[in-house]
Amino acid sequence: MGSETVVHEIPTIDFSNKDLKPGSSLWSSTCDQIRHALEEYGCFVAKYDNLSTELATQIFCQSKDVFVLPTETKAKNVSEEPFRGYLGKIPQAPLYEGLAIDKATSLEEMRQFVNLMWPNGNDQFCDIAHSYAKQLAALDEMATKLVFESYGVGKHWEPVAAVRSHVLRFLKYEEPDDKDTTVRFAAHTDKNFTTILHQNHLGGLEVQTKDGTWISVNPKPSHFLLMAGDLMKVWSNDRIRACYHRVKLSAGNGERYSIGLFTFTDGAVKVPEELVDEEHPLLYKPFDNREYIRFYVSDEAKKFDNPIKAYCGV
Ligand SMILES: O=C(O)CCC(=O)C(=O)O
Ligand SMILES: [Fe+2]
Repeated sequence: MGSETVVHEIPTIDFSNKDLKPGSSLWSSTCDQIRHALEEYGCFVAKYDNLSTELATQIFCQSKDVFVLPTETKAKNVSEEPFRGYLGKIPQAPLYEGLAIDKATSLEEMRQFVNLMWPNGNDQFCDIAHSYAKQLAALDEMATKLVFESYGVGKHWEPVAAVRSHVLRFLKYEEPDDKDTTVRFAAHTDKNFTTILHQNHLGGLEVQTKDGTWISVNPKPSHFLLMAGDLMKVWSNDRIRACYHRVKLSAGNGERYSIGLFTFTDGAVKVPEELVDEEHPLLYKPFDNREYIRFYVSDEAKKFDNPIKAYCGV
Protein backbone atom coordinates (compact mmCIF):
# COMPACT_ATOMS: atom_id res chain seq x y z
CA MET A 1 0.00 0.00 0.00
CA GLY A 2 1.27 3.48 -0.87
CA SER A 3 1.65 6.20 1.72
CA GLU A 4 -1.51 8.17 2.39
CA THR A 5 -1.60 11.93 1.96
CA VAL A 6 -3.62 13.71 4.61
CA VAL A 7 -5.69 16.51 3.11
CA HIS A 8 -6.16 19.29 5.63
CA GLU A 9 -9.00 21.73 5.66
CA ILE A 10 -9.71 24.25 8.36
CA PRO A 11 -13.25 23.51 9.62
CA THR A 12 -15.94 26.05 8.72
CA ILE A 13 -18.61 26.59 11.36
CA ASP A 14 -21.85 28.40 10.62
CA PHE A 15 -22.78 31.13 13.13
CA SER A 16 -25.49 32.61 10.92
CA ASN A 17 -28.27 30.15 11.70
CA LYS A 18 -31.04 31.76 13.78
CA ASP A 19 -31.60 28.37 15.50
CA LEU A 20 -28.17 28.60 17.15
CA LYS A 21 -29.54 29.24 20.64
CA PRO A 22 -28.49 27.86 24.04
CA GLY A 23 -30.22 24.53 24.71
CA SER A 24 -30.91 23.71 21.05
CA SER A 25 -29.51 20.60 19.36
CA LEU A 26 -27.68 22.93 16.94
CA TRP A 27 -26.01 24.60 19.94
CA SER A 28 -24.66 21.29 21.26
CA SER A 29 -23.49 20.05 17.83
CA THR A 30 -21.75 23.43 17.29
CA CYS A 31 -20.04 23.01 20.71
CA ASP A 32 -18.61 19.69 19.49
CA GLN A 33 -17.48 21.14 16.15
CA ILE A 34 -15.71 24.07 17.83
CA ARG A 35 -13.96 21.90 20.36
CA HIS A 36 -12.75 19.51 17.68
CA ALA A 37 -11.53 22.40 15.47
CA LEU A 38 -9.63 24.11 18.29
CA GLU A 39 -8.02 20.89 19.53
CA GLU A 40 -6.96 19.87 16.00
CA TYR A 41 -6.14 23.21 14.31
CA GLY A 42 -6.25 25.91 17.01
CA CYS A 43 -8.72 27.75 14.78
CA PHE A 44 -11.82 27.57 12.61
CA VAL A 45 -13.50 29.67 9.97
CA ALA A 46 -16.67 31.27 11.33
CA LYS A 47 -19.28 31.89 8.65
CA TYR A 48 -21.04 34.94 10.03
CA ASP A 49 -23.66 36.61 7.87
CA ASN A 50 -24.91 38.82 10.72
CA LEU A 51 -22.06 41.08 9.73
CA SER A 52 -23.39 42.18 6.33
CA THR A 53 -21.36 42.10 3.11
CA GLU A 54 -21.99 45.84 2.95
CA LEU A 55 -20.32 46.41 6.34
CA ALA A 56 -17.46 44.08 5.32
CA THR A 57 -16.90 46.19 2.18
CA GLN A 58 -17.22 49.47 4.06
CA ILE A 59 -14.70 48.53 6.75
CA PHE A 60 -11.97 47.81 4.19
CA CYS A 61 -12.69 51.19 2.51
CA GLN A 62 -12.33 52.89 5.90
CA SER A 63 -9.09 51.00 6.47
CA LYS A 64 -7.65 52.44 3.24
CA ASP A 65 -8.74 55.93 4.33
CA VAL A 66 -6.93 55.72 7.64
CA PHE A 67 -3.69 54.34 6.18
CA VAL A 68 -3.41 57.18 3.61
CA LEU A 69 -3.08 59.66 6.47
CA PRO A 70 0.46 61.07 6.95
CA THR A 71 2.77 58.93 9.06
CA GLU A 72 3.05 61.69 11.68
CA THR A 73 -0.73 61.58 12.15
CA LYS A 74 -0.86 57.78 12.45
CA ALA A 75 2.08 57.93 14.88
CA LYS A 76 -0.10 59.99 17.25
CA ASN A 77 -1.89 56.77 18.10
CA VAL A 78 0.38 55.73 20.97
CA SER A 79 -0.04 53.23 23.76
CA GLU A 80 1.89 52.26 26.86
CA GLU A 81 1.10 48.62 26.15
CA PRO A 82 3.34 46.61 23.81
CA PHE A 83 1.97 45.84 20.31
CA ARG A 84 -0.72 48.53 20.51
CA GLY A 85 -0.78 52.05 19.05
CA TYR A 86 0.81 52.50 15.60
CA LEU A 87 3.43 50.11 14.22
CA GLY A 88 4.93 51.26 10.96
CA LYS A 89 7.33 49.56 8.61
CA ILE A 90 9.42 47.92 11.33
CA PRO A 91 12.71 46.23 10.28
CA GLN A 92 11.29 42.71 10.85
CA ALA A 93 8.31 43.50 8.58
CA PRO A 94 9.19 46.48 6.34
CA LEU A 95 5.98 46.34 4.27
CA TYR A 96 3.67 46.12 7.24
CA GLU A 97 1.72 48.81 9.09
CA GLY A 98 -0.69 48.30 11.97
CA LEU A 99 -3.06 50.68 13.77
CA ALA A 100 -4.66 49.41 16.96
CA ILE A 101 -7.72 50.83 18.69
CA ASP A 102 -7.94 49.91 22.36
CA LYS A 103 -11.36 49.02 23.81
CA ALA A 104 -12.84 49.40 20.33
CA THR A 105 -16.33 48.34 21.42
CA SER A 106 -16.61 51.54 23.48
CA LEU A 107 -18.00 54.43 21.42
CA GLU A 108 -16.06 56.87 23.62
CA GLU A 109 -12.71 55.14 22.90
CA MET A 110 -13.53 54.94 19.18
CA ARG A 111 -14.31 58.69 19.14
CA GLN A 112 -10.97 59.43 20.83
CA PHE A 113 -9.13 57.48 18.13
CA VAL A 114 -11.10 59.20 15.36
CA ASN A 115 -10.41 62.66 16.82
CA LEU A 116 -6.68 61.90 16.91
CA MET A 117 -6.65 60.82 13.26
CA TRP A 118 -9.13 63.45 11.99
CA PRO A 119 -9.22 66.52 14.25
CA ASN A 120 -12.23 67.77 12.22
CA GLY A 121 -14.06 64.52 12.89
CA ASN A 122 -15.00 61.55 10.74
CA ASP A 123 -18.41 60.22 11.78
CA GLN A 124 -18.46 57.70 8.98
CA PHE A 125 -15.29 55.98 10.16
CA CYS A 126 -16.47 56.12 13.75
CA ASP A 127 -19.87 54.54 13.03
CA ILE A 128 -18.57 51.83 10.70
CA ALA A 129 -15.56 50.81 12.83
CA HIS A 130 -17.56 50.86 16.05
CA SER A 131 -20.38 48.75 14.67
CA TYR A 132 -17.86 46.36 13.06
CA ALA A 133 -15.99 45.95 16.39
CA LYS A 134 -19.25 45.29 18.24
CA GLN A 135 -20.39 42.65 15.76
CA LEU A 136 -17.05 40.84 15.89
CA ALA A 137 -17.05 41.05 19.70
CA ALA A 138 -20.52 39.43 19.68
CA LEU A 139 -19.18 36.63 17.47
CA ASP A 140 -16.19 36.17 19.78
CA GLU A 141 -18.47 36.10 22.80
CA MET A 142 -20.75 33.44 21.33
CA ALA A 143 -17.85 31.30 20.16
CA THR A 144 -15.96 31.49 23.47
CA LYS A 145 -19.10 30.72 25.44
CA LEU A 146 -19.59 27.63 23.26
CA VAL A 147 -16.00 26.60 24.01
CA PHE A 148 -16.64 26.83 27.77
CA GLU A 149 -19.84 24.81 27.39
CA SER A 150 -18.15 22.21 25.19
CA TYR A 151 -15.87 21.38 28.17
CA GLY A 152 -18.81 21.37 30.59
CA VAL A 153 -17.54 24.51 32.38
CA GLY A 154 -20.21 26.98 31.27
CA LYS A 155 -20.55 28.14 34.88
CA HIS A 156 -17.05 29.68 34.68
CA TRP A 157 -17.96 31.76 31.64
CA GLU A 158 -19.54 34.83 33.31
CA PRO A 159 -16.49 35.88 35.39
CA VAL A 160 -14.24 35.56 32.33
CA ALA A 161 -16.78 37.35 30.11
CA ALA A 162 -16.78 40.24 32.58
CA VAL A 163 -13.04 40.91 32.23
CA ARG A 164 -12.70 40.66 28.46
CA SER A 165 -11.60 43.66 26.40
CA HIS A 166 -11.02 44.05 22.67
CA VAL A 167 -8.38 45.68 20.52
CA LEU A 168 -9.34 46.31 16.89
CA ARG A 169 -6.25 46.36 14.69
CA PHE A 170 -6.15 47.52 11.08
CA LEU A 171 -3.29 45.97 9.12
CA LYS A 172 -1.86 46.94 5.75
CA TYR A 173 0.87 45.25 3.69
CA GLU A 174 2.38 47.15 0.79
CA GLU A 175 2.80 45.25 -2.42
CA PRO A 176 6.25 43.60 -2.46
CA ASP A 177 8.67 44.26 -5.38
CA ASP A 178 10.11 40.77 -5.50
CA LYS A 179 8.29 38.07 -7.40
CA ASP A 180 8.93 35.36 -4.79
CA THR A 181 6.10 34.51 -2.48
CA THR A 182 7.67 35.30 0.86
CA VAL A 183 6.68 35.46 4.48
CA ARG A 184 5.62 39.05 5.30
CA PHE A 185 4.49 38.48 8.87
CA ALA A 186 6.60 35.87 10.65
CA ALA A 187 5.00 32.72 12.05
CA HIS A 188 3.73 33.17 15.60
CA THR A 189 0.96 32.44 18.06
CA ASP A 190 -1.05 35.36 19.41
CA LYS A 191 -0.41 36.41 23.01
CA ASN A 192 -4.06 36.98 23.93
CA PHE A 193 -7.11 34.74 24.49
CA THR A 194 -8.72 34.73 21.03
CA THR A 195 -8.28 36.61 17.76
CA ILE A 196 -10.72 37.00 14.88
CA LEU A 197 -9.06 37.80 11.54
CA HIS A 198 -10.75 39.12 8.41
CA GLN A 199 -8.76 39.52 5.17
CA ASN A 200 -9.47 41.37 1.94
CA HIS A 201 -9.63 39.47 -1.37
CA LEU A 202 -5.84 38.89 -1.48
CA GLY A 203 -5.72 36.26 1.26
CA GLY A 204 -2.17 35.31 2.26
CA LEU A 205 -2.90 34.11 5.79
CA GLU A 206 -1.63 30.58 6.49
CA VAL A 207 -2.07 28.24 9.44
CA GLN A 208 0.22 25.38 10.43
CA THR A 209 -1.33 21.97 11.14
CA LYS A 210 -0.13 19.49 13.78
CA ASP A 211 2.00 17.65 11.20
CA GLY A 212 3.74 20.88 10.13
CA THR A 213 1.84 21.49 6.86
CA TRP A 214 0.95 25.13 6.07
CA ILE A 215 -2.57 25.65 4.77
CA SER A 216 -4.04 28.82 3.29
CA VAL A 217 -7.06 30.57 4.70
CA ASN A 218 -9.26 31.59 1.77
CA PRO A 219 -10.73 35.07 2.09
CA LYS A 220 -14.49 35.74 1.81
CA PRO A 221 -16.42 38.77 3.07
CA SER A 222 -18.48 36.63 5.48
CA HIS A 223 -15.61 34.38 6.64
CA PHE A 224 -13.72 35.18 9.84
CA LEU A 225 -10.85 33.07 11.16
CA LEU A 226 -11.19 32.58 14.91
CA MET A 227 -7.85 31.59 16.43
CA ALA A 228 -6.95 30.43 19.91
CA GLY A 229 -4.11 32.43 21.42
CA ASP A 230 -1.59 31.35 24.07
CA LEU A 231 -4.04 32.16 26.84
CA MET A 232 -6.84 29.96 25.57
CA LYS A 233 -4.37 27.09 25.29
CA VAL A 234 -3.35 27.70 28.92
CA TRP A 235 -6.96 28.03 30.08
CA SER A 236 -7.75 24.63 28.51
CA ASN A 237 -4.78 23.02 30.30
CA ASP A 238 -3.23 22.31 26.87
CA ARG A 239 -6.25 20.62 25.29
CA ILE A 240 -6.58 23.46 22.75
CA ARG A 241 -3.69 24.36 20.42
CA ALA A 242 -2.60 27.97 20.08
CA CYS A 243 -2.91 28.70 16.36
CA TYR A 244 0.51 29.06 14.69
CA HIS A 245 0.05 31.39 11.72
CA ARG A 246 1.87 33.68 9.25
CA VAL A 247 1.25 35.86 6.20
CA LYS A 248 2.79 35.10 2.79
CA LEU A 249 2.49 37.46 -0.19
CA SER A 250 3.96 37.96 -3.65
CA ALA A 251 4.20 40.84 -6.14
CA GLY A 252 1.60 41.69 -8.73
CA ASN A 253 -1.51 41.56 -6.60
CA GLY A 254 -1.64 44.99 -4.97
CA GLU A 255 -1.85 45.94 -1.31
CA ARG A 256 -3.20 43.56 1.27
CA TYR A 257 -5.52 44.68 4.05
CA SER A 258 -6.62 42.63 7.03
CA ILE A 259 -8.38 43.45 10.28
CA GLY A 260 -8.11 41.66 13.61
CA LEU A 261 -10.20 41.76 16.75
CA PHE A 262 -7.86 40.74 19.58
CA THR A 263 -9.63 39.71 22.78
CA PHE A 264 -7.77 40.01 26.08
CA THR A 265 -8.65 39.08 29.62
CA ASP A 266 -7.90 41.88 32.08
CA GLY A 267 -7.13 40.32 35.45
CA ALA A 268 -6.26 36.85 36.65
CA VAL A 269 -7.81 33.80 34.97
CA LYS A 270 -7.21 30.20 36.00
CA VAL A 271 -7.57 26.73 34.55
CA PRO A 272 -11.04 25.43 35.58
CA GLU A 273 -10.66 22.65 38.17
CA GLU A 274 -12.90 20.43 35.98
CA LEU A 275 -10.12 20.39 33.37
CA VAL A 276 -7.62 18.91 35.83
CA ASP A 277 -7.55 15.16 36.51
CA GLU A 278 -5.10 12.27 36.64
CA GLU A 279 -4.80 12.20 32.89
CA HIS A 280 -4.50 16.00 32.72
CA PRO A 281 -2.43 17.25 35.68
CA LEU A 282 -2.51 21.00 36.23
CA LEU A 283 0.05 22.60 33.89
CA TYR A 284 -0.40 26.31 34.63
CA LYS A 285 -0.78 28.74 37.52
CA PRO A 286 -3.36 31.56 37.27
CA PHE A 287 -2.35 33.99 34.53
CA ASP A 288 -2.83 37.64 33.72
CA ASN A 289 -2.85 38.68 30.05
CA ARG A 290 -1.18 42.09 30.42
CA GLU A 291 1.44 40.68 32.79
CA TYR A 292 2.20 37.91 30.29
CA ILE A 293 2.69 40.40 27.46
CA ARG A 294 5.00 42.53 29.61
CA PHE A 295 6.99 39.37 30.37
CA TYR A 296 6.93 38.31 26.71
CA VAL A 297 8.64 41.53 25.56
CA SER A 298 11.27 41.44 28.34
CA ASP A 299 14.88 40.29 27.87
CA GLU A 300 14.20 37.57 30.41
CA ALA A 301 11.57 35.92 28.14
CA LYS A 302 14.09 35.68 25.28
CA LYS A 303 15.96 33.02 27.27
CA PHE A 304 13.03 30.59 26.86
CA ASP A 305 11.71 28.58 23.89
CA ASN A 306 8.27 28.47 25.43
CA PRO A 307 7.57 31.88 27.02
CA ILE A 308 4.03 31.07 28.17
CA LYS A 309 5.34 28.02 30.07
CA ALA A 310 8.12 30.17 31.52
CA TYR A 311 5.56 32.79 32.58
CA CYS A 312 2.92 30.61 34.26
CA GLY A 313 3.90 26.94 33.99
CA VAL A 314 3.69 25.00 37.30
O1 LIG B 1 -2.52 40.15 8.68
C1 LIG B 1 -2.90 39.06 9.08
O2 LIG B 1 -3.75 38.41 8.48
C2 LIG B 1 -2.30 38.45 10.33
C3 LIG B 1 -1.81 39.43 11.36
C4 LIG B 1 -1.44 38.75 12.64
O3 LIG B 1 -1.27 37.57 12.70
C5 LIG B 1 -1.33 39.54 13.89
O4 LIG B 1 -1.44 40.79 13.85
O5 LIG B 1 -1.11 38.94 14.97
FE1 LIG C 1 -1.26 36.90 14.78
